[in-house]
This record gives sequence, structure tokens and C-alpha cells, in this order.
Amino acid sequence: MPQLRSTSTKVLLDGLTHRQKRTRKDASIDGNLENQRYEKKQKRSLAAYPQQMQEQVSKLVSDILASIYYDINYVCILRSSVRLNPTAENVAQYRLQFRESGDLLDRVVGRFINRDTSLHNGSEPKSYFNPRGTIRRLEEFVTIFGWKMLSICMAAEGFRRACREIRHSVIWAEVLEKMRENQWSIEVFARSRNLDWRGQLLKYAHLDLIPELGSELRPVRKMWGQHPHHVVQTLDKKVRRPMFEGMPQVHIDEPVFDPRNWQEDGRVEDPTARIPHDGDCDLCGSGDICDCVLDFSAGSLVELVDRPLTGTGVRALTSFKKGDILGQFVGELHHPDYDGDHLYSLMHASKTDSEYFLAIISPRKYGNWTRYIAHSCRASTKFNYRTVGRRTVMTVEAKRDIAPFEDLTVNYGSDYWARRECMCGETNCVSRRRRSQ
Ligand SMILES: C[S@@+](CC[C@H](N)C(=O)[O-])C[C@H]1O[C@@H](n2cnc3c(N)ncnc32)[C@H](O)[C@@H]1O
Repeated sequence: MPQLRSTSTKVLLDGLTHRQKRTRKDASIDGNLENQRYEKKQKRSLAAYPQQMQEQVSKLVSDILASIYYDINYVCILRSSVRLNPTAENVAQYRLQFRESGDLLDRVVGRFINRDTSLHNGSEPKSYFNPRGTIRRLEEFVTIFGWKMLSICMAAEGFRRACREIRHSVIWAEVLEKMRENQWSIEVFARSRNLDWRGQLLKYAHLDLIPELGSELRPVRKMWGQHPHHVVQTLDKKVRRPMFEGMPQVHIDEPVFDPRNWQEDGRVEDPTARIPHDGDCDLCGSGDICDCVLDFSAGSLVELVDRPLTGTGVRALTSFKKGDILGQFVGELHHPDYDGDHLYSLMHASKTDSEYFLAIISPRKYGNWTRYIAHSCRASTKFNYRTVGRRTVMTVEAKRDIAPFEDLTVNYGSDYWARRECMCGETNCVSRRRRSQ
């Protein structure tokens, strides 16, 4: 989580701390009353700070949340590689990720047990004045979000660092608020990638001193076994499989060329196969057919979410820079005259001759996350024809910098909206302009 180390962040954290600095020694003099006063003061909301500082804090908090998704994804990739290839090195690397989190979980569980034991004894819980303490924060976190969420987040180094390194409670409060907004999203993200959050907690299952822990360990519906992009978060905070005309939509990584779809044409070769006329490879610059392949890791850091006006859409879970290639638009390849998909399909051409169509890419059944990108008349991404390795491909690229948690959008072109109503809400919206004419 490099963001926490940046100079501007340090200045920001110091600035906030400076205003309300108070030492642990001072505060511990008069115990609980002081503790309450201190916390009240600390809980001043972010709204009390200058606008510029508020913006910096929200950016920092977004970056922290994004780092949690990134780390969870990383741990899940590691887990898959351990399952597929359990070498000593892979196993050691995977275990390393859980060393610190296991230790912290032990301590938080210990805190809850001590708390309960002291209640059973009839004595007051031991006072622990340590507002900035990591364990204290984790304890608060469990109280708000529960053990499952703690176990999920604890797998992320970004979360552990935030607990340890954030110095001001206003920032920590903002992190908790952002967590609250994204709680279901984080859970779906972790569960659909098979994060072993239960395994981390199972060793405490026999401790019936913490009843909430037992109830959270009850088996939950499996979200794993399929591709993470077979999971859409619904408006009522559930999940569903994306469907088209009553059939489940299937994730694929590569376009599908089936000669049976080209019988009239008699074509037996994939029309997207690269020929010398398609120009140099956009990755290595070579004019010869090369073995380059696009890196699609960006697609691991997006999620599918239902939106009230526009149906299933795509939300970024990380930041993207202008020009980043986020993914490849894939689907079944059909003859350019194909008329069977008016919802998702796009014409494909070579970058050297964009007027000559090679195929229609139709992802209504087989496709990837890019088929769900909503239209906006002020879009954040664009489609591009590219030549990469052995293929001509259609990519989705960032038109500008994109912040974490923004919905990705692309411009479908004004023809698409000739007989449909665009709901993007932008001031330059094609349908809005039509209505006002
Ligand atoms: C390529 S699909 C995108 C995925 C689709 N939302 C879904 O649920 O499968 C295009 C369809 O999404 C919806 N959509 C996307 N952007 C929209 C917008 N700006 N206004 C209205 N509807 C939109 C429309 O129903 C459109 O026909």
C-alpha cells in the first residue's frame, strides 16, 4: 500500500494530528473520564477541516480501500497457485501472508475472551486506554462489521497497515465509513475469489465464549467455483448470475471462432488472425507475427453491479491511468452481416483499415466483463482496434485517469440511442439534447 508512505500523506496525517495532539501519558492520568473527553474531541468529523484537506483524506481513504481489494486478489491468486502447484516456495509465500494476520486475530480474540471473562466474574472490564492501538481498532472493527469481515480484511496487508499507521481518528473514522459503504462488495469480492476467511477463524470455533463468532462460522452459500464475473451484486445486496434471454452468460478469455457460424461464407480461419497488412504489434512494435499477449490483470480489479437505471454495470476497484488497456472486448465471432445481437455486439476491424469489417463480436452468451460497461455521453473509456501478437483485437482503454470506485463507461455511439433513451444524465447527453429539440 504505497499511498500511506507518500510525502503528501505524511504531511496530511501530521497536520491533522498536530491540531489535536495528546499524549498517551497525559490521557492515562485520570482514566475513563479523560478517555471519554479525549475520544469526543477526536471524533470531530472531517467536515470541520478545510476543503482541500477533506479531499486529500477522501483520496487517501479510497486508496486504502483499493489496496484492500488489491491485496485480497493477490492472496487469492497465491492460494490458487498453491492449489495447482504446491511447491515449498509457493506454500511458504502463502503462509507468510497470514503470519501477521494470524497473530493479530489471536490477540483480538483474546481481548474478547478477557472481556467476557471479566463480566462473568462480576468485575469491570480492564481499562485499556490506547486510542491509537491496532488491537483496539480491530476490536472496534469486529463490533461494527463482525468476525467474517475482520478475517477477510485481515488477509490484506493494506488493511493491517491502515490499522497500524493511521495516526488520526478522523481518518480512521472515514476508513470505517468507506468500509460500511463497501462491506458487501468486499465480502463478494473475497468469497467469489475463494479467500479462505473461514479457515482463519476455525481454530477459535470451540471458544463458545464468543457466541457471535460461532454464528458467523456457519457455512454460507458457495460463491466460488465459477469465474468472479459470473457474480453480479444486486440492488438489494444479494448476488445473482448474469443472464441473457433466460440463459446464464458465460465468461471467456478469448474470442470464439466457430466455423459453423461462417458456413455461408465458407470461412474456416479465424478472421481476427493477424496478417502483415494489420501493422506492427502494439506491444513490441514488431512488424513480424510475434507471441505478445495482452495483460488483463485490470479485469481482476473490477466488479459487476446492478444499477437502477442502466442494468448491470462495471465498477472500478482500483485507479487507472489515462491510456491503460483495461481489457479486451471478446465474444463469439460472426460474419459482419450477422443480425442476432443488437444489445451487446460490436463491429471488429483492423487498426489499419477501420472501414473494412472483419467480424461482429457478439458477447450476448460468451464474453467477459467488458460487455457490461454502461454508456455515457462523457465516457471514461473507449474501444480501440489493436494489433497484438497473433491477433487483431478490440481493447477497452482509459480515456482519462479513473478513480477507484467509479463506474466505468464507454460511448456506444449516437446510432445506438436513435431509438433508445440514454439515462447517463450528462449535460451533453444525446437523448437530453433530442428531448429539448
Ligand atoms: C451493452 S449492454 C450493457 C450491459 C447491460 N446493462 C446489462 O444489464 O446486461 C447495453 C444495455 O445496457 C443499458 N444501458 C447501458 N448504458 C445505458 C445508459 N446510459 N442509459 C440507458 N441504458 C443504458 C441499456 O439497456 C443498453 O441496451
